Formats: sequence, structure tokens, C-alpha cells
Amino acid sequence: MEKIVIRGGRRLKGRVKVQGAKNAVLPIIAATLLSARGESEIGDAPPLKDVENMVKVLKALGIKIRYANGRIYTNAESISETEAPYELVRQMRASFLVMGPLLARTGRARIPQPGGCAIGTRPIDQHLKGFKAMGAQIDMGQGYIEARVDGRLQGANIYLDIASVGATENIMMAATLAKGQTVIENAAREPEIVDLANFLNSMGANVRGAGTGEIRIEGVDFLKGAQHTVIPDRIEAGTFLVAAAVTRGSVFVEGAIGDHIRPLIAKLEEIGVTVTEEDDGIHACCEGELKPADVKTLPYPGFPTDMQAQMMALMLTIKGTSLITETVFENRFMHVEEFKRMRANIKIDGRTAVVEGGEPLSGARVKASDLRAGAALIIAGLAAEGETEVTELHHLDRGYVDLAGKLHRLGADIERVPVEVEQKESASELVVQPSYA
Ligand SMILES: CC(=O)N[C@H]1[C@@H](OP(=O)(O)OP(=O)(O)OC[C@H]2O[C@@H](n3ccc(=O)[nH]c3=O)[C@H](O)[C@@H]2O)O[C@H](CO)[C@@H](O)[C@@H]1O
Ligand SMILES: C=C(OP(=O)(O)O)C(=O)O
Repeated sequence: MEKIVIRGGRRLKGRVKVQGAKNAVLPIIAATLLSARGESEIGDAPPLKDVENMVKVLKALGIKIRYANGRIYTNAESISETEAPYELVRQMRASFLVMGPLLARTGRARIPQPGGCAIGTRPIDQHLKGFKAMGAQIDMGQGYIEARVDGRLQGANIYLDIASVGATENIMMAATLAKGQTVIENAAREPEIVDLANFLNSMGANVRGAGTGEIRIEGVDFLKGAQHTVIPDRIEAGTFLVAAAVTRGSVFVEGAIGDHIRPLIAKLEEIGVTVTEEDDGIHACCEGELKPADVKTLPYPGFPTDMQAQMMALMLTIKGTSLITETVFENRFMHVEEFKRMRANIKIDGRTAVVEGGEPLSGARVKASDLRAGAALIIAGLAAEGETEVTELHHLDRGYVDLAGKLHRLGADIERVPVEVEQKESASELVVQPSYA
């Protein structure tokens, strides 16, 4: 077990390169299952725990897949299994994204119920509604969801009650091989949906409208392997821009795409951060005093929920009251209790956190309750007085490649070290299995 130790007070300065997007590469790996001919090759696949797990899920389905030097090679001409292993699905909800492709390719899929996680209950009713509309029979029992269809899925009109990212992706993938046209209304519009659609189209699919609220998919008879490079990770990029602001530093995030993080850039500018978009990335720099601001998370193109915790860390360093409202997940304030250990003044009022910022944060021992909470605690530690120790790093490793190393190279006093024996002595810590997602 390891922890990250940060001694706060240093300004970040320099240049950092953004990794490939976790939330783009995971559905794209699942989509390679749709190819009945030839090999797929995915570039800029970040070496994350989630990527490793998704590769293992596909391996368990009997397809040829290997990961080397940031590239994933798959050949799914033959699929020998239609059941995803519980141990892997339990660790990563995104593995449920194999259901659409499996159903479309083989007419069968048996996936363990993915369950909730630290940020919310995260039902999958919209995914299942889509598959049912396309003619699949869905059976739920004993912790598994079984979907089956005799012959091909049928194209259908599907209105999503919630613009769910995962449901849009799962249904879009299933529809590529369905008979006739599928229309997804109230579809999610995230850049990762567009990236997936681009990959599907390069495999021979006919997907139009990705990135808008209405996606039209004309089913085709088969798909072939294709080459693709995933988009840069907008959440990792945003995390570095916010970290620059937290330390009142100056950081250039190479590869960041302004159009993918428009609401974050707008909010940083409103606060007083100078953000400059260049051809090859985005620069954030702080000179004057920063002002408090209110933030409300929303589906894309609104402010991303995956940046909410990091933004809260920034608000804690700004004098005055900021309101942070979380509307996407019902329980995404677990980091608040940990911030309080650092002497943060935050009150929760329903879905809104009232942040009284400007008082110095004090270094403390804190735990990452989820992936973005982990990143937020680390960047709060960059501004805190004294030493902060962040544990439960398995959450962080799901989505960030070497965050501590990258911050260190930007000038932070930060290191990742093994947890000392005295910290392991709590029996509960030794027996509880980490739940990743
Ligand atoms: C791997 C991946 O891409 N993960 C992202 C994806 O997660 P994910 O795809 O799971 O998120 P969704 O967009 O599906 O979830 C949004 C909201 O809809 C609800 N919901 C979703 C599906 C459903 O069938 N029924 C339902 O009620 C969820 O509980 C949640 O409250 O989008 C989230 C919202 O931007 C991000 O935080 C995650 O980082
Ligand atoms: C919530 C997240 O991811 P996941 O959907 O994989 O849990 C995230 O990336 O912040």
C-alpha cells in the first residue's frame, strides 16, 4: 500500500502533457468487440488500472488482446464467452459497456449487476430500456443481468429519460449492427461520445449526430477492425489547470482542447485566472487576487461533475463564499469530510456545498473516497500549510497516470511512498477489499 505525501506552499510552474482520456478509451476498447474481421489498434491508451481491467474483461471473453507501449491491439473475430467476470465488473462499472457490443455480436450477454459506488447508486435502467426497445429480452437475477436476442437486434427510437453517457454509448454500440435505424433522443453529448462514434464509423458503422442530443445509427451487417487514437483527457487537463490556480502558479497543459472544457475555462476566468488557449494546449496563470464563484455541475456542455471536487479545493483557497451544487450524482460530496480534516469550512445544504474560503488549509491525513476526491485532496495539499498524506490511492490510479510525478516535475513537494507499518495496524484496513468504482 502506498500514500502520497505533499508539503504545501510551492507554486506550480512549467509544462505537463495530458494523457489519453480514460472515459474515451474504455468504451472504445468495448467497441472493438464489434469487429468480426481484422485487428483494431487503439493509440494513446493510458496505462491506468481501469484500462488494465477493461483489457482483462475482453480477454475473459476469449478475444485476442494485448497492450504494449500505450497501444491496444485486439482481434475479436472469435468471441468464446459471453459472460463478464464478477471480479472485474465489481472493480470497474465501465465494464458494463461490453453488454451492447456482446449482444449485437453474439445475441447473448451475461454481466454482473455493476452496483453503486461512493458517488451514487448509479442505476443502469436507461441502458436496459434501450436494449429492450431493440428487441432484447432482459432477465435479472442472482446479481446478474442476462440479455438475449434471437437473430439481430432491431433498430428503434429510444428516448433517454436522463442524458446518460454510459447508456448512450452502450445503445450506440449495440445499434451499429442492428437491423434498420436507431434514433437515440436526449443522448449525452460528451466529447467521449463523439470519439466513440468516430471509432465506430472508422470500423464501418453509420453513426450521425454524435455530440448533439439526437444520434442516428443506421445498422450495418458487419464491422471490421480499425485504427484510432483516443482524445486527450479533459478531466486530467482540467485537474492541472485547477492545480495551477490553487498554487497561484503558471502551467501549460500540452494537448488540452479548449472546446472540451469550455465551462471550466469560463469559470476559471470568472474567478480571475488568466487562461490562454494555444494551438497545442492551454496555459493557466494567476497574477492578481482570485474571486469566489458559484459552480453547478451538469451534463455536457455544462460544468463536469468529474471536476467538482478539484474546483472545491480551489474555492477553499479563495476568500469569500462559493456555492458548489452537484446535480449529476446524488452523493458526490464525500471529499467534504476529508477537506474538513484540513480545517476547511464547508457546509452541505442538500445538493449544495457552501464553501467559506480563504482561511489557510492545514495539512492532514486524508483518504481518497473516489477518483476525483483523491485528486482534489492532493491539490488542496499543494496549498495547505504543513504535510498532507493521502491514502486509498487505488481510486486515484483508476484515472490518473503518475499524478504525483507530474506535479513533482511542475515544482510541487510531493512524493509517493509506501505506507509505514504503524498505519497498517488497523485490522479493518487489512481485511477490507478495495472497491474501485
Ligand atoms: C467511464 C465514464 O465515462 N464515466 C463517466 C460517465 O459515467 P456514467 O456513464 O456512469 O454516467 P451517466 O451519465 O450514465 O450518469 C449520470 C446520471 O444518470 C444516472 N443514470 C445513469 C444511467 C441509467 O441507466 N440510469 C440513471 O439514472 C446516474 O446514476 C447519474 O446520476 O459519465 C459521468 C457523468 O458525466 C462521469 O462522472 C463519469 O466519469
Ligand atoms: C466517476 C468517474 O469514473 P467512473 O464512471 O469510471 O466511475 C470519474 O472518472 O470521475
